[in-house]
Amino acid sequence: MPDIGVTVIGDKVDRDEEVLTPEALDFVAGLHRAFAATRDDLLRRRAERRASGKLDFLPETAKVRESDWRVADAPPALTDRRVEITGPTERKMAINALNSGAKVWLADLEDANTPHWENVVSGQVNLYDAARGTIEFTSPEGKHYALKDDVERPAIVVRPRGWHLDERHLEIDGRPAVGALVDFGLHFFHNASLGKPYYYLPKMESHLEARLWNDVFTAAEEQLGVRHGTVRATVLIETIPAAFEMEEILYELREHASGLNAGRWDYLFSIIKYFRDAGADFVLPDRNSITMTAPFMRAYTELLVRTCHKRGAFAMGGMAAFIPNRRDPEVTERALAKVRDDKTREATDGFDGSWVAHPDLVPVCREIFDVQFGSKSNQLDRQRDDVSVTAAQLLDFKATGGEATRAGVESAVDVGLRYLVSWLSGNGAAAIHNLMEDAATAEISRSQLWQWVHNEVVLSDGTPVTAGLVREVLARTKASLSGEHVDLAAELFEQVALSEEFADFLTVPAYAKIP
Ligand SMILES: CC(=O)SCCNC(=O)CCNC(=O)[C@H](O)C(C)(C)COP(=O)(O)OP(=O)(O)OC[C@H]1O[C@@H](n2cnc3c(N)ncnc32)[C@H](O)[C@@H]1OP(=O)(O)O
Ligand SMILES: O=CC(=O)O
Ligand SMILES: [Mg+2]
Repeated sequence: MPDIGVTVIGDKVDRDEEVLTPEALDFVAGLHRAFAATRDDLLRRRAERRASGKLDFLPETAKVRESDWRVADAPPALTDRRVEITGPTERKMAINALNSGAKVWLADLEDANTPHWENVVSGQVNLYDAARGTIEFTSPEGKHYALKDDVERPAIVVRPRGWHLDERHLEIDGRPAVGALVDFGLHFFHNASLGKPYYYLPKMESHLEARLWNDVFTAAEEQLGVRHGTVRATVLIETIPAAFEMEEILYELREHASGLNAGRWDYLFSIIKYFRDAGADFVLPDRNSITMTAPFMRAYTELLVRTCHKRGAFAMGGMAAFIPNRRDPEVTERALAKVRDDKTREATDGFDGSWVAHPDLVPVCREIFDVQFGSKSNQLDRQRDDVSVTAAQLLDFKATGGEATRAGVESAVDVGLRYLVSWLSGNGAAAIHNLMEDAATAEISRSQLWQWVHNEVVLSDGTPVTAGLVREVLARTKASLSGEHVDLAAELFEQVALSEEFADFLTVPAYAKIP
């Protein structure tokens, strides 16, 4: 292979020669060379903005909010998004997702995926086969999996990693590649010619980050001779700064935009992170006590629907964490009831569809949106002019109610530690106590503890939350677990929950520890 300045550091992965071709690597390198410096600059700006202490709708973009424009019309494959199943790109789950009856499969290279090199590369292999309808798999027990002919095939929408993560197994001109550009670039290079390069964009904090994605899409389309606007992106509004720039984010991406999604778990994490040392008014109670009906969460989702429909974009609902258990009817009943409530609220509020974490939840979500839509495929025409949301409402965390409790501390440690054990073993999505846990939910657990310790929160039973208390619970929890990753997981958990300097993302120090 000629020297193109790209070095693959990672170990050999089965069929890697099919996706890590010289042409594909050269394409990724081109994107990296063109856009990595802007990415670095935008990450620096995140910290500067937080340090400035200002968080409000931007005066300099008032014209964008006030003027008349719409995003491009939806392509046929994305006009009906009433139920979307999310999940990692692991081969068996990919097939199960494609057979689930959902309208969209969010193929997750982000929070449901540990970016082990093996997962990164095999995810691309699986996406390649999935896009061509040739994906098959035989489990170690001998069960054969293939795509069913009698089930409508969902559109595949790929979620690359966020801007903050590097891919150290691929070096470009001697530095680690931008993870998001590796995920997007490899996928686009191999699959764009099939006509449906669709993406979910996570964890953005500003419209300038959306502009960067838009520039990446335009460059990628130009380079491969793909018609401008073929890429379609749905942006997760899941950080508190982005909630103030929904219109601007859609505007930047308008020729490539499909919609916005209310990513509730990262949103909570972002609020805790952003206001972690801002004092008592910003301390959130136990994770389980903050529901989507909390006033600040309602303000956020209502604003999202209003913004989307004003601009002709899809408003996508989020993930209820309750998952069914085929071996436990009671757990399944509870999950179905919780999901039903959640999806009913979203459908009534005007969302155009929503997420489920498990195939057994597809029917309940579909049924609720079927009733809401009648003969239509979405409710884009439903304007929410009745909604008017202020900055103060988005930031009113006091009115939430709920308490910080002993059970909350125990659960944050337990879930965070168990999740890290799973993540380190290569499984980025885990069912823990019948709830779906992924990187975003684990981030809530550890940042919540950090916030409580640093704001000297006193629990409902009168116990002050101290680093000592968290360490004591951690030691006890660790002793109750076994397996090869427990020690490392506990070390990482202590670091991201307690260290003086707050780690922006737990996956950054954790990534340094994996193959
Ligand atoms: C906050 C956010 O970012 S949300 C988005 C990111 N998170 C996710 O995508 C989580 C997706 N969900 C999952 O990964 C899984 O549902 C879990 C880990 C929560 C639970 O998985 P399991 O413990 O395997 O569930 P369970 O044993 O009930 O699975 C039954 C079957 O459904 C399949 N299945 C479960 N969830 C999914 C899914 N999301 N996609 C495809 N197939 C699935 C399993 O592979 C299994 O198949 P099999 O019978 O052929 O072996
Ligand atoms: O990505 C989704 C979220 O809730 O976070
Ligand atoms: Mg998220």
